[in-house]
Amino acid sequence: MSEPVRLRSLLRDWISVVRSPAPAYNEAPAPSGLSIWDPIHLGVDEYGRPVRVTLAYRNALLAGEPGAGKSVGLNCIVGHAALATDCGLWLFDGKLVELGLWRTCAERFVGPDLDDAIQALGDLQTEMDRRYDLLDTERRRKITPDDAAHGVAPVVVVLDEVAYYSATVGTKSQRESFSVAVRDLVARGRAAGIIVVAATQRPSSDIIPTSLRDLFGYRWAFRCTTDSSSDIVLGAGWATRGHTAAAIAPEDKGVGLLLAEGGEPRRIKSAYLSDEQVYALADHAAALRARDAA
Ligand SMILES: Nc1ncnc2c1ncn2[C@@H]1O[C@H](COP(=O)(O)OP(=O)(O)OP(=O)(O)O)[C@@H](O)[C@H]1O
Repeated sequence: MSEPVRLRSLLRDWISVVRSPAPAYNEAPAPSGLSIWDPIHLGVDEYGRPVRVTLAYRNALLAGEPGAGKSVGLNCIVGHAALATDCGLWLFDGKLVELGLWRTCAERFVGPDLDDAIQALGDLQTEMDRRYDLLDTERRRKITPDDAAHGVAPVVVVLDEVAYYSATVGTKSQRESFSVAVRDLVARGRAAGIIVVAATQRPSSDIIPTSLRDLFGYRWAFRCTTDSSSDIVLGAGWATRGHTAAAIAPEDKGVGLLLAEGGEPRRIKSAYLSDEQVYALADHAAALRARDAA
């Protein structure tokens, strides 16, 4: 298209937008503006460039020593997922106070009760199997944004302090049931639209065994105490290649190494949301979700 014609057509489009009456709030709800299929803003890299990742068909692991900035990083993901009304949000928080701020946006919120957590994971497994049956019947491999029209939307499952459920409370057999269910969801959930985001302040091999860690497409290592705990999060060998979260200074809160499938770890600083901002976003997201559900 030649330049004057392109400009004329842009102007025409613009005028038609300006002239069209503004939709009344209750008649034509505007979309929230965010979608779980869109990239999620996590923060900035060392050059100040924005770092964004697409969570659909992926899982994410966040780990680092206490106070390193995991919860702040997690809030970036949960905030996007909450505002994206085209996904379900299931939150697991043994401490209640981390993800509790987002409770009003959650389709399901699980607190410290391990039996509740196991039950909720079981329900997710049932939903996952139902979706695979559906895909099998329709000879398809994975769910897509079009499935929303049939009520099949991605579900973002956030587990904050996964070690609380898998290694701290309950009996050995309960903890085992929890871990087996998490592994199953992380291993099989992606194509069915079940996205697992797990966080832990215990980057050790009993909490993040290699076979589980390798199933996470995104690994975000906040400051760790040793090279080996950094490698447990990112993968063996990264520390010797110069990528270790043990090199992050203790005062560099919110800084972590992000490994995205197939790449090299990048040093990034997460975006920061204060508690007041989280509450404001959570209220807004809850209102959008309630409006969409009505
Ligand atoms: N991106 C950031 N920018 C500025 N400050 C940050 C950032 N991330 C974290 N902090 C600071 O570090 C503190 C600890 O962060 P956060 O609560 O996320 O740590 P954590 O790793 O989740 O700790 P814990 O494992 O004990 O829950 C925050 O209260 C905040 O003051």
